[in-house]
Amino acid sequence: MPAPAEFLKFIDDNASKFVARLGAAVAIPSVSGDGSHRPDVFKMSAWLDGQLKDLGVTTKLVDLGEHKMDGQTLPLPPAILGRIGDDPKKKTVLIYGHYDVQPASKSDGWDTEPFTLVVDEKTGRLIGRGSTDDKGPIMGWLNVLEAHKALGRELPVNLRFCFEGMEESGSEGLDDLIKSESAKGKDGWFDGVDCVCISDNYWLNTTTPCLTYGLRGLVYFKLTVSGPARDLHSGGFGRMVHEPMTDLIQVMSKLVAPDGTILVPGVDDLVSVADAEEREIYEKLDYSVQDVEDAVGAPITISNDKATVIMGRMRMPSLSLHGIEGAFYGPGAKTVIPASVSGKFSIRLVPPQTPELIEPLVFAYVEQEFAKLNSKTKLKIENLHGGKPWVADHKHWNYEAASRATEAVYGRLPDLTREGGSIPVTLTFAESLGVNVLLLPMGRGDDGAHSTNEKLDRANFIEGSKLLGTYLYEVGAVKA
Ligand SMILES: NCC(=O)N[C@@H](Cc1c[nH]cn1)C(=O)O
Ligand SMILES: [Zn+2]
Ligand SMILES: [Zn+2]
Repeated sequence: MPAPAEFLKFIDDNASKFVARLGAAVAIPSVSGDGSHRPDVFKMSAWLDGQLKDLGVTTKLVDLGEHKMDGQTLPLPPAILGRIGDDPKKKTVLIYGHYDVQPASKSDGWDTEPFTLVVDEKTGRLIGRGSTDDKGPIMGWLNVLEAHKALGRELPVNLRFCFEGMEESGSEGLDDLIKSESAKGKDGWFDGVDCVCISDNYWLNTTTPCLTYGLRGLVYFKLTVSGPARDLHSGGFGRMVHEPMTDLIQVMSKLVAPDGTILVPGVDDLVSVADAEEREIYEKLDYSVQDVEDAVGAPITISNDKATVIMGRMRMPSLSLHGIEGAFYGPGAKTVIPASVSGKFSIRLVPPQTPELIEPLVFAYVEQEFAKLNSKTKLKIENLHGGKPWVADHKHWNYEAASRATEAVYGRLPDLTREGGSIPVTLTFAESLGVNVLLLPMGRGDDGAHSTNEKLDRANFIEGSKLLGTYLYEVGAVKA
């Protein structure tokens, strides 16, 4: 069933107001991975809760307890559960999103202040941290609610919401909440949910809308090498003592080869090799090596073969080195031997890999490589967090509804993609609720989520809001 014309018109007519609301959301620096911003994550939860209530949604803030991060005990931001509509004749759709964001600072290389939404009138870009990941899509749902409230129109489905503030830091506490609510059956918040929709990923390229039926899993490690009791002068102690940074870099250099091959024995071996038929799926996608180069801003793809490059993101595991905590990195030439350094790396997982299968392989290999150094420094390895990969049935009516909605809004059928990123809660919803989960992205492949100058194109924000609403009408019309 097509969305009513007055709904689509309302979205167009109120575009500036919607952009301003996105600006208000971006202005709250709700960075979950930095303890000093934890009050901002709480501020964001209160702001979003207020918006939902104003739009007629009944909400409940669930306290998820505390957690330890970087030696601090911190309160976890609440999960916001919401509900609107209780018509037994209608389908019930559960919407998930996250209101926390990745860290950002001008000194990382942003051209503008990351927590001030900048509207670039020339390019139509809405630039700011969280614009595409994931505040823009959450605002998209608010836009749909606002249109229906203002027009005095009933929603075509019952809606349930689950918004969290820890997605970028391992979704602490959320799995337990979903499992306990599901176990309550009829009295649980998610009772009666027919399907789940998550808008928290991106088109492959900049022009072709897509539906996403797979996500990679993740397992994130922290590798600490410590030695002297304090930082040392390299003139005073260089070549007299074992140095933590030297040892850490030796071990980290053994994790992954420049061509992306994971060197931890057994990790790549768990994954099957794509046959000719499967390669063809990737060959046919509307995504080229040039698109990748455009998105990353340089000709640095691992291969010139399109299918190999795309499979690297969609159906292969990858190991990335992220950073070294405790290392000297400022300007100048400080001649220090850091006393303790922690290397951060993570592995993106694909079926049948799971964090439980990968952790022992990594621990054993890292310890073995460290032992080969014959160093008197000390090594500690920790698994910070993880999540399993997820693949859904893309022939389900939930996907068919989204496909029709995409055609109605964008005038073309969507590509079907698997995403390289991770949203661990996706699998928890699929398993605990036993329903189909759809990923319906709003932004483009060059949005720069997690990167500097993150943006969401105004056209994607506005057409994307229409898409979310139209999808609800298509679900509402499903007879199954
Ligand atoms: N938009 C989804 C996303 O960015 N997910 C993160 C999840 C994560 C896990 N640990 C840190 N972040 C991702 O990196 O894929
Ligand atoms: Zn996200
Ligand atoms: Zn993210």
